[in-house]
Amino acid sequence: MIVTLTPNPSVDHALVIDELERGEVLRAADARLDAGGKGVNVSRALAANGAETVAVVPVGGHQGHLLADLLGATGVSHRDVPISGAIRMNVSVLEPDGTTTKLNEPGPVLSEAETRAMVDATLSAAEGAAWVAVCGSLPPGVSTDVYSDLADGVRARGARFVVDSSGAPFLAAVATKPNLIKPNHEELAELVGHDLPTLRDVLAAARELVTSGIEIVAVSLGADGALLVTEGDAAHAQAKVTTPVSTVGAGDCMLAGLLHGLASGLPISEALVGGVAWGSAAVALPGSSVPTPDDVRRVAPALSPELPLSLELGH
Ligand SMILES: Nc1ncnc2c1ncn2[C@@H]1O[C@H](COP(=O)(O)OP(=O)(O)O)[C@@H](O)[C@H]1O
Ligand SMILES: O=P(O)(O)OC[C@H]1O[C@](O)(COP(=O)(O)O)[C@@H](O)[C@@H]1O
Repeated sequence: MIVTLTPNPSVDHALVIDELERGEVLRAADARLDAGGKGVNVSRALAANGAETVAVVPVGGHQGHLLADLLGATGVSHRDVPISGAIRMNVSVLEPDGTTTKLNEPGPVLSEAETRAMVDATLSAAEGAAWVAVCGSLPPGVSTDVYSDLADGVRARGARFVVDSSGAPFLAAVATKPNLIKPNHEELAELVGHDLPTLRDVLAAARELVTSGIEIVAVSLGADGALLVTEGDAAHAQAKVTTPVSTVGAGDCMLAGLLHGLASGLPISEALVGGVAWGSAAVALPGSSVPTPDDVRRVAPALSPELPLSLELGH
């Protein structure tokens, strides 16, 4: 069982347009709503692939009702923590060449009592779980101290602690030495404080984090696939997507596939290949859609026989 906590969930509103032009009236050719936020997406992807998961979410306002409805429609089991503010709606703008522009709201202010209730709900769901993944930004009012409460509580219940975030909250979370972190290329550069132009640089940065006490560092690298590093191992995998449609949620689906593989006892390189398959399959789908097993079967992920260390990233 994999538990997710999304401290700052959203309803994701994806708009398909021809070309993004500042200051113009742009007519969307298509639009869709999905339950969103990083942990929510991880749980949606797991549920779509038959894996046991529970999503813990603070819920408030009209968008909160909509989120609960959307989650209910996808069959994801969720524990709602009532809050007085309204959760956010995040907009993504999708262009035909696959370019995705994301506009994320800050989210509602959570009181201390609401934050405590969110931690308690997560720790109660963590009883008997294999992994607990805390994913995405923190809403205003939530101190980064929340990560040490969660890390201690999750470990006391015998589960493994996963974090995926960005900026200052991610730095604070990394200080608790999670069992697994999933930065993307930019987030890893933020964590180590310098640019990482090649896979060799990414490997060195991931090794630095492993040496500091994090068991598994999984770095998602967009079209360049993903690199997974542990104390004794490093693996890279990639899958080509001929027509990218939306990258929203791709990182979350990659993390879901990876955790599913690890929870099923796969060796890390095979779990990585699964993660890349789920992430790349998500890129071929609209909005924040998560892939089904059929979608995953359509991509052909490959484990690199040797690490392509000179690969220049993002080209
Ligand atoms: N253009 C793409 N082509 C193929 N796979 C992609 C592409 N963009 C993302 N992916 C897949 O999705 C995963 C997550 O993407 P990434 O953009 O790194 O994450 P995030 O959404 O966290 O920024 C990658 O590891 C890769 O497997
Ligand atoms: O919490 P944050 O960092 O604002 O991100 C939330 C947004 O990220 C998403 O979880 C998508 O994440 P990724 O594209 O990084 O996988 C959206 O569903 C959501 O709107």
